[in-house]
Amino acid sequence: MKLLTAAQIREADAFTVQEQNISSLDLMERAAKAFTGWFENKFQPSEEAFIFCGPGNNGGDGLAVARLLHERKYKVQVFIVGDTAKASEDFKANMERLPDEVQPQKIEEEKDIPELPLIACVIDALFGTGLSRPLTGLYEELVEQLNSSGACITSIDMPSGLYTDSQTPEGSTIIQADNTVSFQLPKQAFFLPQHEEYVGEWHVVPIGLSEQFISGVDTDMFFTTRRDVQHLLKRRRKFSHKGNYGHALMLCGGYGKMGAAVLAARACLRSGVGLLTIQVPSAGYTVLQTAVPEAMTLTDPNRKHLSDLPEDIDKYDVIGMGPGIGTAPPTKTAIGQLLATSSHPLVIDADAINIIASSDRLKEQLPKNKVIFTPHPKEFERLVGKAKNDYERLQRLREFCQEHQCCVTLKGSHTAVGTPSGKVYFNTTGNSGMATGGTGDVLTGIITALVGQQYDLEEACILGVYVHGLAGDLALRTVGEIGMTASDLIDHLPKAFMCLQQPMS
Ligand SMILES: NC(=O)C1=CN([C@@H]2O[C@H](COP(=O)(O)OP(=O)(O)OC[C@H]3O[C@@H](n4cnc5c(N)ncnc54)[C@H](O)[C@@H]3O)[C@@H](O)[C@H]2O)[C@@H](O)CC1
Ligand SMILES: Nc1ncnc2c1ncn2[C@@H]1O[C@H](COP(=O)(O)OP(=O)(O)O)[C@@H](O)[C@H]1O
Ligand SMILES: [K+]
Repeated sequence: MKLLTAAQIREADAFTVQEQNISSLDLMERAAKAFTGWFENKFQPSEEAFIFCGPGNNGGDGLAVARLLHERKYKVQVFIVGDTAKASEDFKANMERLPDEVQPQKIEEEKDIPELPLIACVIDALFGTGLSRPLTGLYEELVEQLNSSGACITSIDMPSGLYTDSQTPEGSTIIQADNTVSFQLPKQAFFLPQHEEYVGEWHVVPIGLSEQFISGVDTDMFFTTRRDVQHLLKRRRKFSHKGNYGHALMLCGGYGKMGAAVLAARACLRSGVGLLTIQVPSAGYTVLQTAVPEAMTLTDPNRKHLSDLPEDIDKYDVIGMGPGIGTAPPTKTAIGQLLATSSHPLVIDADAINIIASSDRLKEQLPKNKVIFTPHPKEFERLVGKAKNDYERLQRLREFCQEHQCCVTLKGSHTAVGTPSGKVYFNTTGNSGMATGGTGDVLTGIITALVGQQYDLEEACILGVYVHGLAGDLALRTVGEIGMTASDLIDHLPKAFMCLQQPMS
């Protein structure tokens, strides 16, 4: 699904109003109803809602929500900040529509900011996607007071003060929402770790924006939903055999880190690969043969670390490498040799990334349109350098992918998949139970298996990252966040693939 910029959202509004022959006030009413529906599911009418409205359409939404909640027997108090004479037309129309019982109070100076009860329910309707500069003056003061009040804050569309699709200037005051309820589509800002404390949990409510506009609009930012990945899944043919699903080679493991090889290998096998050969340092032979009997095990001449490549390397369809391998000089040489000679698609993780990151020569040798990197943020930083903020990091992601014509899965809560054409796909599955050692090795195994099955690199990343997170979400139901391990993800991979095979209702 596409992520739109604030400017594109404005265009979508205008297009929708034309196409559906409705007024912008009708669209605001839809938005307010959609928000109110979400709110009713979350909060009881016994909770008094304190609604803070700015002078634009976000404030207009706040006023409409106040009316709708009042009709549904919620107690509401409305506060208006800003010059209402200059307010948007739809704001003014919603002021007119307020019932007598809901009379807004104006906040014109600091002393007008209300003292909130200890556990207050606040609706933030100060600014949405129209925010064009940092909050100052009374807005800033109000937001600071709301943030320190301990209130449970729900933001309409955007946390006020946060820019929708670009870096908010450093030091700006921004609402720290517990929940953000956004219209039609999530906003780019929601996917960046630096915004966690502002956005809180985000939710999307549909408001019937024009499908035609959204499908035609040009963007290079996407978020991945089940609908997007489900059609990617390849069917297994009745008369197929193991030779049809790829032979993967994995170069993983080191002394004390054979577990990484086991996890990657198991995940690879649980992701549909036809055959798996894994090469480990010789100390790992018994471990691998015992823990992963389905895989064929080759041993490196070195006992403790990777130092050599298999002889008949050409026969494999994909090579996955990195988990647990370390950065010993012979390992660096072997990786260099592989890059120089191999024509395989390569899935490069962990220390294999670190080895390449440390050498400009190796970076130059990267074959085009053959490589997937799966770094966590630290490994990514080693590869491309330090970024000042998450937007700069995303920019580096695109540039790196374009320069090297490769795919990168920049891992995190919303893993960002960068593609050779400079597109970015944010993942929407997964949970913080997955923040534990070895879950990245599992992802390497999954993506390696998918590339082995002839998914193209971009599809393998998008699908692999999605199914990895889905396995985590399924594991969450049985083991919870705290007790979750990487092995739990592997155990839930079959179910995750099965979920994707079921038609959506
Ligand atoms: N399709 C949608 O997403 C819909 C959006 N609607 C609402 O409309 C909002 C966007 O409304 P607007 O474009 O009117 O924008 P906002 O309500 O976000 O605010 C813009 C107004 O505030 C001013 N302003 C911007 N930054 C300021 C600052 N730092 N200090 C003081 N004033 C500032 C602007 O000059 C403008 O007058 C959305 O976020 C959403 O809540 C709905 O009403 C209808 C449908
Ligand atoms: N808070 C989180 N929410 C969702 N997914 C997460 C979270 N934390 C980590 N993950 C996922 O877990 C994996 C961790 O990978 P990585 O850091 O490489 O671990 P390791 O090297 O120990 O295997 C990544 O796929 C990442 O997206
Ligand atoms: K808001």
